[in-house]
Amino acid sequence: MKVIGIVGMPGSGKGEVSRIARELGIPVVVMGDVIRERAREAGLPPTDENLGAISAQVRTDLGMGAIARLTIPIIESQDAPVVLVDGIRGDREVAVFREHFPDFTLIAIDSSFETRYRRLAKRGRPDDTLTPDELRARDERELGWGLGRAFELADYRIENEGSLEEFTAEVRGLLSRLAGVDG
Ligand SMILES: Nc1ncnc2c1ncn2[C@@H]1O[C@H](COP(=O)(O)OP(=O)(O)OP(=O)(O)O)[C@@H](O)[C@H]1O
Repeated sequence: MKVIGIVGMPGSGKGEVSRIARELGIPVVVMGDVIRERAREAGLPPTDENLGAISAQVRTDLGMGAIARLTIPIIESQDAPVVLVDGIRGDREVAVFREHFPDFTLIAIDSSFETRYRRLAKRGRPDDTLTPDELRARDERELGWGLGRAFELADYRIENEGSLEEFTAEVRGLLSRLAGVDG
Protein backbone atom coordinates (compact mmCIF):
# COMPACT_ATOMS: atom_id res chain seq x y z
CA MET A 1 0.00 0.00 0.00
CA LYS A 2 1.23 3.45 -0.91
CA VAL A 3 0.60 6.11 1.74
CA ILE A 4 0.83 9.86 1.13
CA GLY A 5 1.08 12.11 4.20
CA ILE A 6 0.27 15.80 4.35
CA VAL A 7 1.87 18.23 6.77
CA GLY A 8 1.36 21.98 7.16
CA MET A 9 0.60 24.70 9.67
CA PRO A 10 -3.04 25.33 10.70
CA GLY A 11 -5.03 26.67 7.76
CA SER A 12 -2.27 26.02 5.21
CA GLY A 13 -4.58 24.05 2.88
CA LYS A 14 -4.37 20.41 4.02
CA GLY A 15 -8.15 20.03 3.84
CA GLU A 16 -8.09 21.21 0.23
CA VAL A 17 -5.46 18.56 -0.56
CA SER A 18 -7.81 15.96 0.96
CA ARG A 19 -10.67 17.23 -1.20
CA ILE A 20 -8.53 16.96 -4.35
CA ALA A 21 -7.40 13.43 -3.37
CA ARG A 22 -11.03 12.31 -2.95
CA GLU A 23 -11.84 13.75 -6.35
CA LEU A 24 -9.06 11.59 -7.78
CA GLY A 25 -10.55 8.53 -6.05
CA ILE A 26 -7.84 8.37 -3.36
CA PRO A 27 -9.37 7.59 0.08
CA VAL A 28 -8.46 10.08 2.83
CA VAL A 29 -7.88 9.28 6.49
CA VAL A 30 -7.96 12.34 8.77
CA MET A 31 -5.86 11.87 11.92
CA GLY A 32 -7.85 14.57 13.74
CA ASP A 33 -10.94 12.38 13.42
CA VAL A 34 -9.39 9.99 15.94
CA ILE A 35 -9.31 12.93 18.36
CA ARG A 36 -12.79 14.22 17.39
CA GLU A 37 -14.16 10.73 18.03
CA ARG A 38 -12.61 10.75 21.52
CA ALA A 39 -14.18 14.16 22.22
CA ARG A 40 -17.55 12.84 21.08
CA GLU A 41 -17.23 9.76 23.32
CA ALA A 42 -16.38 12.04 26.27
CA GLY A 43 -19.39 14.25 25.49
CA LEU A 44 -17.16 17.30 24.84
CA PRO A 45 -17.92 19.83 22.06
CA PRO A 46 -15.19 19.83 19.36
CA THR A 47 -13.71 23.22 20.26
CA ASP A 48 -10.06 24.04 19.55
CA GLU A 49 -9.41 23.97 23.30
CA ASN A 50 -11.02 20.56 23.88
CA LEU A 51 -9.40 18.93 20.84
CA GLY A 52 -6.01 20.37 21.82
CA ALA A 53 -6.37 19.08 25.38
CA ILE A 54 -7.37 15.57 24.22
CA SER A 55 -4.48 15.45 21.70
CA ALA A 56 -2.03 16.52 24.39
CA GLN A 57 -3.39 13.88 26.79
CA VAL A 58 -3.12 11.08 24.21
CA ARG A 59 0.48 12.11 23.44
CA THR A 60 1.38 12.31 27.14
CA ASP A 61 -0.20 8.93 27.89
CA LEU A 62 0.90 7.01 24.80
CA GLY A 63 3.86 8.97 23.34
CA MET A 64 4.40 11.46 20.51
CA GLY A 65 3.72 8.86 17.81
CA ALA A 66 0.46 7.72 19.43
CA ILE A 67 -2.03 9.35 17.09
CA ALA A 68 -0.16 7.96 14.08
CA ARG A 69 -0.27 4.48 15.60
CA LEU A 70 -4.02 4.82 16.29
CA THR A 71 -4.50 5.84 12.65
CA ILE A 72 -2.58 2.88 11.06
CA PRO A 73 -5.46 0.35 11.33
CA ILE A 74 -7.85 2.91 9.81
CA ILE A 75 -5.44 3.45 6.89
CA GLU A 76 -5.05 -0.31 6.38
CA SER A 77 -8.82 -0.87 6.45
CA GLN A 78 -9.21 1.35 3.36
CA ASP A 79 -8.48 -1.59 1.05
CA ALA A 80 -7.05 0.72 -1.63
CA PRO A 81 -3.64 0.82 -3.36
CA VAL A 82 -3.07 4.48 -2.37
CA VAL A 83 -4.33 6.27 0.76
CA LEU A 84 -3.81 9.87 1.81
CA VAL A 85 -3.38 10.72 5.48
CA ASP A 86 -4.10 14.26 6.65
CA GLY A 87 -3.10 15.68 10.01
CA ILE A 88 0.53 14.81 10.70
CA ARG A 89 1.72 17.12 13.46
CA GLY A 90 5.14 15.86 14.43
CA ASP A 91 8.35 14.18 13.32
CA ARG A 92 7.66 11.17 15.57
CA GLU A 93 4.45 10.60 13.62
CA VAL A 94 6.40 10.70 10.34
CA ALA A 95 8.80 8.13 11.79
CA VAL A 96 5.91 5.84 12.81
CA PHE A 97 4.42 5.98 9.30
CA ARG A 98 7.77 5.53 7.57
CA GLU A 99 8.56 2.50 9.73
CA HIS A 100 5.19 0.91 9.11
CA PHE A 101 4.66 1.77 5.44
CA PRO A 102 7.77 1.24 3.30
CA ASP A 103 6.15 3.31 0.52
CA PHE A 104 5.41 6.53 2.42
CA THR A 105 5.66 9.97 0.79
CA LEU A 106 5.35 13.21 2.77
CA ILE A 107 4.06 16.43 1.16
CA ALA A 108 4.44 19.76 3.01
CA ILE A 109 2.04 22.65 2.37
CA ASP A 110 3.55 26.07 2.93
CA SER A 111 1.48 29.25 3.59
CA SER A 112 2.39 32.42 5.47
CA PHE A 113 0.80 33.38 8.80
CA GLU A 114 -1.09 36.29 7.21
CA THR A 115 -2.54 34.12 4.45
CA ARG A 116 -3.56 31.39 6.87
CA TYR A 117 -5.15 33.88 9.26
CA ARG A 118 -7.16 35.48 6.47
CA ARG A 119 -8.40 32.11 5.17
CA LEU A 120 -9.24 30.68 8.59
CA ALA A 121 -11.20 33.80 9.56
CA LYS A 122 -13.44 33.00 6.59
CA ARG A 123 -13.70 29.23 7.10
CA GLY A 124 -15.86 29.13 10.24
CA ARG A 125 -15.33 25.58 11.57
CA PRO A 126 -16.23 25.29 15.33
CA ASP A 127 -12.55 24.95 16.31
CA ASP A 128 -11.38 27.81 14.06
CA THR A 129 -9.27 30.39 15.79
CA LEU A 130 -10.60 33.89 15.40
CA THR A 131 -7.90 36.27 16.60
CA PRO A 132 -4.26 36.45 15.49
CA ASP A 133 -3.22 35.65 19.08
CA GLU A 134 -5.33 32.51 19.07
CA LEU A 135 -3.83 31.39 15.76
CA ARG A 136 -0.35 32.14 17.11
CA ALA A 137 -1.15 29.98 20.18
CA ARG A 138 -2.33 27.15 17.93
CA ASP A 139 0.82 27.47 15.80
CA GLU A 140 2.98 27.32 18.93
CA ARG A 141 1.15 24.28 20.24
CA GLU A 142 1.62 22.40 16.97
CA LEU A 143 5.26 23.49 16.60
CA GLY A 144 5.73 22.13 20.13
CA TRP A 145 4.67 18.71 18.83
CA GLY A 146 7.42 18.80 16.22
CA LEU A 147 5.46 20.19 13.26
CA GLY A 148 8.47 22.21 12.11
CA ARG A 149 10.71 19.13 12.20
CA ALA A 150 8.06 17.07 10.37
CA PHE A 151 7.96 19.79 7.71
CA GLU A 152 11.70 19.41 7.20
CA LEU A 153 11.24 15.68 6.51
CA ALA A 154 8.94 16.27 3.52
CA ASP A 155 9.72 14.73 0.13
CA TYR A 156 7.76 17.49 -1.69
CA ARG A 157 6.87 21.06 -0.74
CA ILE A 158 3.97 23.01 -2.26
CA GLU A 159 3.47 26.71 -1.66
CA ASN A 160 -0.14 27.86 -1.17
CA GLU A 161 -0.12 31.64 -1.46
CA GLY A 162 -1.99 32.06 -4.74
CA SER A 163 -5.50 31.25 -5.89
CA LEU A 164 -7.32 28.06 -5.03
CA GLU A 165 -7.32 27.19 -8.74
CA GLU A 166 -3.51 27.39 -8.94
CA PHE A 167 -3.12 25.34 -5.78
CA THR A 168 -5.64 22.74 -6.97
CA ALA A 169 -3.84 22.33 -10.30
CA GLU A 170 -0.45 21.86 -8.65
CA VAL A 171 -1.72 19.41 -6.03
CA ARG A 172 -3.76 17.48 -8.59
CA GLY A 173 -0.67 17.10 -10.78
CA LEU A 174 1.53 15.84 -7.96
CA LEU A 175 -1.07 13.47 -6.47
CA SER A 176 -1.93 11.91 -9.80
CA ARG A 177 1.75 11.40 -10.55
CA LEU A 178 2.39 9.80 -7.14
CA ALA A 179 -0.75 7.68 -7.25
CA GLY A 180 -0.37 6.75 -10.89
CA VAL A 181 -3.91 7.90 -11.71
CA ASP A 182 -5.14 10.23 -14.48
CA GLY A 183 -5.20 13.83 -13.21
N1 LIG B 1 -5.26 28.94 -2.36
C1 LIG B 1 -6.35 29.19 -1.64
N2 LIG B 1 -7.12 30.25 -1.96
C2 LIG B 1 -8.21 30.55 -1.24
N3 LIG B 1 -8.65 29.84 -0.17
C3 LIG B 1 -7.93 28.78 0.20
C4 LIG B 1 -6.75 28.38 -0.51
N4 LIG B 1 -6.25 27.29 0.10
C5 LIG B 1 -7.08 27.00 1.13
N5 LIG B 1 -8.09 27.89 1.19
C6 LIG B 1 -9.18 27.94 2.18
O1 LIG B 1 -8.56 28.26 3.43
C7 LIG B 1 -9.21 27.57 4.49
C8 LIG B 1 -8.15 26.75 5.22
O2 LIG B 1 -7.74 25.71 4.36
P1 LIG B 1 -7.85 24.19 4.85
O3 LIG B 1 -9.13 23.98 5.60
O4 LIG B 1 -7.56 23.32 3.70
O5 LIG B 1 -6.61 24.21 5.87
P2 LIG B 1 -6.03 23.08 6.84
O6 LIG B 1 -4.57 23.07 6.65
O7 LIG B 1 -6.79 21.81 6.59
O8 LIG B 1 -6.39 23.68 8.25
P3 LIG B 1 -6.43 22.95 9.69
O9 LIG B 1 -5.02 22.69 10.08
O10 LIG B 1 -7.06 23.98 10.56
O11 LIG B 1 -7.27 21.74 9.52
C9 LIG B 1 -10.33 26.74 3.87
O12 LIG B 1 -11.53 27.44 3.96
C10 LIG B 1 -9.86 26.61 2.41
O13 LIG B 1 -10.94 26.43 1.52
